[in-house]
Amino acid sequence: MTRRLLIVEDDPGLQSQMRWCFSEDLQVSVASDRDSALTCLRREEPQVVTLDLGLPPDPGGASEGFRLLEEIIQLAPMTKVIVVTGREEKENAVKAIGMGASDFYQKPLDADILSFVVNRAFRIAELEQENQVLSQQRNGTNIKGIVAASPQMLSICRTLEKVAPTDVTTLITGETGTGKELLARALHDLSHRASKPFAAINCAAIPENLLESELFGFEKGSFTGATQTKKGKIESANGGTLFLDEIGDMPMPLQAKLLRFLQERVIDRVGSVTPIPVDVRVVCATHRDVRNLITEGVFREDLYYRISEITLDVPSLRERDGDALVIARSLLKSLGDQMDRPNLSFSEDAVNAISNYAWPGNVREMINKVKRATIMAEGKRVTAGDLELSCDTSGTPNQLNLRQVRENAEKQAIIQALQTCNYNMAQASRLLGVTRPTLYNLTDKYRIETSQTTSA
Ligand SMILES: Nc1ncnc2c1ncn2[C@@H]1O[C@H](COP(=O)(O)OP(=O)(O)OP(=O)(O)O)[C@@H](O)[C@H]1O
Repeated sequence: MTRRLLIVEDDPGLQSQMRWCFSEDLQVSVASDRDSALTCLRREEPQVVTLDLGLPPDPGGASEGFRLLEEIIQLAPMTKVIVVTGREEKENAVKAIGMGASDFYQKPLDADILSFVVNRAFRIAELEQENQVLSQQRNGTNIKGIVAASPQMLSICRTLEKVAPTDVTTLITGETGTGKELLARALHDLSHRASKPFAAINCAAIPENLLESELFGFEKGSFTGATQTKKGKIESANGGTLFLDEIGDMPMPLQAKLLRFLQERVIDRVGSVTPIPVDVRVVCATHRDVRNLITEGVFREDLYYRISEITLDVPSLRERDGDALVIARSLLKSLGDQMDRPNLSFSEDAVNAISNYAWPGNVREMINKVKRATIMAEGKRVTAGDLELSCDTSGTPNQLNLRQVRENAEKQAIIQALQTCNYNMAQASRLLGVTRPTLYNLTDKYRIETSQTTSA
């Protein structure tokens, strides 16, 4: 990476001395007032700035320098600012450090010391950048398969680690696709039952008349078609964990039978009156509000208390601070490896779009979108368009330069116009007030899809 230094100094003699000190190793730009310094900052994006506080129109004071320091820190917070002060201005140096300057240097100029201070600032800037990249990739939990960095999800993971070794019946609630089944498996994997079976059944997916025999098994001849005795899910989970997904959809008559099992820990196969003892840990999940179901009279209150000895309420992806991006990056890596498209990364508009989107289908929806983007991306950068997300940047604070603002706004307007016109290029170009060839050029430039594709 090119090391870029901006020298903000109004004295031409000092300017050339400093330029001479650094121009061999660094890409140096020089500004002699606040305005030109901000222009250079936006244009060059230097990692390090040396800032003489005494700038015109207040060369004898420090007001203009402080103003500029504040603006640099607001616009480019990762930039390391070294404040240059006169010998008698210790107070200003201290104030500048308090405002966020990374270091200070006192005149008169000593080339060796100044080089030392500037090189150190570059090193810190580089370390911080590496650290930022690493922390974006970091997974905050060691639970297999679960990617999480948000305090909300990390707290669920900590509870899960405490609950797993116990045998308490656990209810996991949360919107569809939030990872309820994944957490149920983690409860099993982290328990003393890990080497025994994990049997899962989706109570909503099986017709009511078959669910009983699926769960409890049946004896040969107990109904037409029962040509041989068969164990149910509960029995097949013996010694391990039984996962009852969508428990909120379990029909009332079966709820009574399940309650009896939870109380007595024995089952009767369909067509049999001989109770069979079964040792299983029960984990249930639902996306429904069970309390509402109880009020509506379709879920037994006594069963609810049995299954919810501990409840894990899994937050939706939009309620987790920062998880969307961490999970998306992890998915991009694993899906990219699987599909032989390694080293893909998200473009800036994709990062914004991922963070701003509400993810109604949670992680499952994200898997679909990232899978699609992995296939569609041209080159190594995955854009918001590849993910079929619009890049709304209206809330993005402190845009660095006009290029960034203009490109983001342009992309967003084009995606919106295309969606509004159902991907009819002639209509979209009229809506945007440009010719069709111009629209094609722009969609090429920003790699925006020009036809509607369904998610993979
Ligand atoms: N935190 C996470 N990290 C990585 N993958 C996740 C995470 N949460 C969910 N997933 C993945 O998302 C998909 C959906 O998760 P899962 O089936 O556990 O959701 P669910 O809440 O049980 O959904 P439903 O209510 O629709 O059954 C799975 O492929 C799962 O592996």
